[in-house]
Amino acid sequence: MSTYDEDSSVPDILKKIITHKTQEVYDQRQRVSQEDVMKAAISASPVRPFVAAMRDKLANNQSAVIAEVKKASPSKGVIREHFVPSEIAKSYEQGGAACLSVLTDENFFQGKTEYLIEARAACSIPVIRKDFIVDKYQIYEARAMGADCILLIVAVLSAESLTSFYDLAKSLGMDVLIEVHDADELAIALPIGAELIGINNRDLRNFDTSLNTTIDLLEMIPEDRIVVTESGIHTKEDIALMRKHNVNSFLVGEAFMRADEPGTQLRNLFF
Ligand SMILES: O=C(O)c1ccccc1NCC(=O)[C@H](O)[C@H](O)COP(=O)(O)O
Repeated sequence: MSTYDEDSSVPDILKKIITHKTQEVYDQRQRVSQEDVMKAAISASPVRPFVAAMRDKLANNQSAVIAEVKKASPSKGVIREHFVPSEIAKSYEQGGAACLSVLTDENFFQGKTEYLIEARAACSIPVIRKDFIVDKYQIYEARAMGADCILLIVAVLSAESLTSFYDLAKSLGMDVLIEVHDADELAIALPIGAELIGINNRDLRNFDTSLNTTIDLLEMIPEDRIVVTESGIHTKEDIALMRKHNVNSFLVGEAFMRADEPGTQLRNLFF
């Protein structure tokens, strides 16, 4: 058993996901060498600037919404039966999304690499690869599939890995959303220097969401960072509460995915 398995501060669902992901990456490395993935990353389509798209919205006094393309999740099971990533991406862009988030994890979220490729091809806004990154290989893979940004989760990475993964993503031209759940994780995330700090409102021990998670951490975050509140945003009241605390960047999945027309729901809630 590794130190990580014994670490009781890491929720069981994350341990399960990371154990599975580590094996997946090992298997994938046998199929496609890192050298070939690096070559594909270097010849991928040009990066769409993710942070700049967020800043543009904020500069116009609008919410910067990262709209999630997500079929299912561990907490909610299947969220959307009629799941056509290209249609969803177009709808989100028309609804005013700054950026997209596309789940590529297959085992726990029913995502796919192809979903990111299809969604990105159907719109002109930047896309984050939403997955559980445990290995540099996945960062090259992200760029190779067209991702403009990656997610790094502090709860599952050492400070050393976070820094080197962040540097690698930036060297490939991508932006990075660093995700935290509490003050200890935030203290690790801030020195890395990422412009985007995601605060996940979902407690992964019981899947409850509380927007106080975001509110409680705000005073620790310098003003030059963009705080993205993630998970559990469902109503205009939720959005108003965040805005009252000067948080105007959001990552939203379920509230859009359950609507017939996700982009219309985005526009109705945010604009
Ligand atoms: O959502 C889950 O069940 C989950 C479980 C384990 C790790 C991560 C998980 N969620 C990922 C996310 O960050 C959400 O998809 C994202 O913040 C959007 O949340 P929501 O608007 O509540 O769908």
